[in-house]
Amino acid sequence: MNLLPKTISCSTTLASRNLALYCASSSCIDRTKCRKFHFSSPSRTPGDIICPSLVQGIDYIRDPRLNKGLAFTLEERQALGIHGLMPPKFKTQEEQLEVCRFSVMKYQEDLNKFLYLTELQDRNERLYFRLLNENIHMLLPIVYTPTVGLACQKFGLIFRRPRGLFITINDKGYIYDLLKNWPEPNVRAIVVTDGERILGLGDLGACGMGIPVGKLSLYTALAGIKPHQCLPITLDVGTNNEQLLEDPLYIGLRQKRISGPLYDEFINEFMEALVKRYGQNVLIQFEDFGNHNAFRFLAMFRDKYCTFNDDIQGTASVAVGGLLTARRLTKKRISDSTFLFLGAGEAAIGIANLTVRAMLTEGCSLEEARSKIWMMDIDGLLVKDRPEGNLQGDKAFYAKDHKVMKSLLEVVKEIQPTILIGAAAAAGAFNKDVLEHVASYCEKPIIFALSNPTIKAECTAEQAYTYTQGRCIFASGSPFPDVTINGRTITPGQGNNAYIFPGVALGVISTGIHHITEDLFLIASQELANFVTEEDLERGSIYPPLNLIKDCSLQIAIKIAEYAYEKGIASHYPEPKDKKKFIESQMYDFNYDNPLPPKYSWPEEKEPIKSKSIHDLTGDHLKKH
Ligand SMILES: O=C([O-])CC(=O)C(=O)O
Ligand SMILES: [Mg+2]
Repeated sequence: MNLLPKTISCSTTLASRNLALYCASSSCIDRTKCRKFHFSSPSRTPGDIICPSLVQGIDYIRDPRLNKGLAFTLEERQALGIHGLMPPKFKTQEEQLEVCRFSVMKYQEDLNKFLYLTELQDRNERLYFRLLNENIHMLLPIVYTPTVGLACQKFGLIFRRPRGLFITINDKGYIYDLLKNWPEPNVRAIVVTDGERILGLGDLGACGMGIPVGKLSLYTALAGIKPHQCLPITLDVGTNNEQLLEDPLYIGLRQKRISGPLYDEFINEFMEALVKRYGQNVLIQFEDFGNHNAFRFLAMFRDKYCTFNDDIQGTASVAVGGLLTARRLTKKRISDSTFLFLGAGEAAIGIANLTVRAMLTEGCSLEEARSKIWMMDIDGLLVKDRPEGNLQGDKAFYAKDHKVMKSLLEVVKEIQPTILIGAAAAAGAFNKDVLEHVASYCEKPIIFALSNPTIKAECTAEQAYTYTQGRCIFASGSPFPDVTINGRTITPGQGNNAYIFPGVALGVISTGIHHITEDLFLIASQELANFVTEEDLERGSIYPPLNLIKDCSLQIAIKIAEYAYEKGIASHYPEPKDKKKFIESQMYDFNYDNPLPPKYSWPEEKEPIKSKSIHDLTGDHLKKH
């Protein structure tokens, strides 16, 4: 049976029936005019649309941004010239989603689920993002921690299609040229890593690309930032991971890491090139850099570019959000607590600094606030005259006048912390003895095991609840299943920066904030805490359910926008009256687009003006010319 109506034989024939007349004629290569046409729809921004005249029919199937799979209607298939290029079945996006959910679930191994989703992203972008957006609870552990960690470790083996930009130290001097190879001109947000400290897994070199890709998937799925506005970047300056250097499957530069002035010149050129290519307001999120560089680059760039470090500031914000909420359970102020951090790196220092700010708002002095915070690193307790020295940067704020101590249990016995925060990738460090001891003097200890992925957590949820007789307030960076203890089922919260960075990015991008101040992260903590209901607390969680992250992101963005206009740090003017509407109008639509241009029609003339008859012309009008 020939389903093709006689009048339509190919896309150009259909195009000639409507407004695409201009756009879709094969000779039209004027993108500006085509854009103008598409902008007649108010929700469109440049880059949302691909001009139909520039796309061959088959590209609607091959290009993941355009592909709708079996959801192309008969009219669309005929008009686009793809009729017959797919089975004669028509599906709604909802039916497709059901198949996707079924397909993901049928895989036993998480890495296979990850590969299925990667392949879906490469095939049908809108379906992928809608699937994520509507199934966060099920899929976050796959596209994000813990599975993304495994995917990075196996990156060389599972690598199929590239995603994101790989810039190596050999490209120094040419970074701007290389950026021009990225096909999207309207990039608004970049997540960049140099792979030196991927989660708690250490130096994974160029295999760290899984992290920027995963983080930016959450930008879209959790905060509606449009995929074409997002650019994942890995800076490959070598790796010090011997195993990778010897691995025949390694896909990065086979050399030791560059450091020192050469690295700094490279990173400075990189930042300048980004701004030259995408403008001053492009948001640059630093992710999983080594400790030393993470702090250095944040200090170097925070007042010069639109940038933040997620491991320092995003993690701090989610942890402080949890602490604000925990006050409702402990009935104590944050400043009534004694903190012990295991780890004194990005997460620990970031959390400590933001906690101090939160304590200041409770009326504490700076000195008093810092005195409540104790820290241990690889050399033991941070004390003022430690033999190793090693108190660089903000670590010094938390070093105490105290004797040197090396053992966590001994420190716990000595200072009796009521809040234990693990951020040292020291799996199992919060052991039975430590947890039982904390529970012996504290009714409701707060235990955060924040290291990622799951295998690096300082303790499991089950261990935390078991050894504190179910009394502790627990959160972890990676997910743990429910725990039943004394007949009560507890759902542990996931204190992961995924609650924070998508919303902060949305607020920053939509209002054009140029520099990201610390206040924005405290606002995000507060908004996150406001989201937690009594039911959440009864379930044992100090965070809202994962499927509410998207609502939380929008709320964070709205509050950031309000703050930005109040403080005069927004650059998008005039100030929108309704901030929510304004932000929502910029967000991604997870539903399929109609690829066909709208039907072209002339406005009806209300009172047609009668023209003269041709016979009334005298010929005088010709003389004028
Ligand atoms: O990616 C995550 O799950 C959280 C994070 O930033 C890290 O652990 O480095
Ligand atoms: Mg990180």
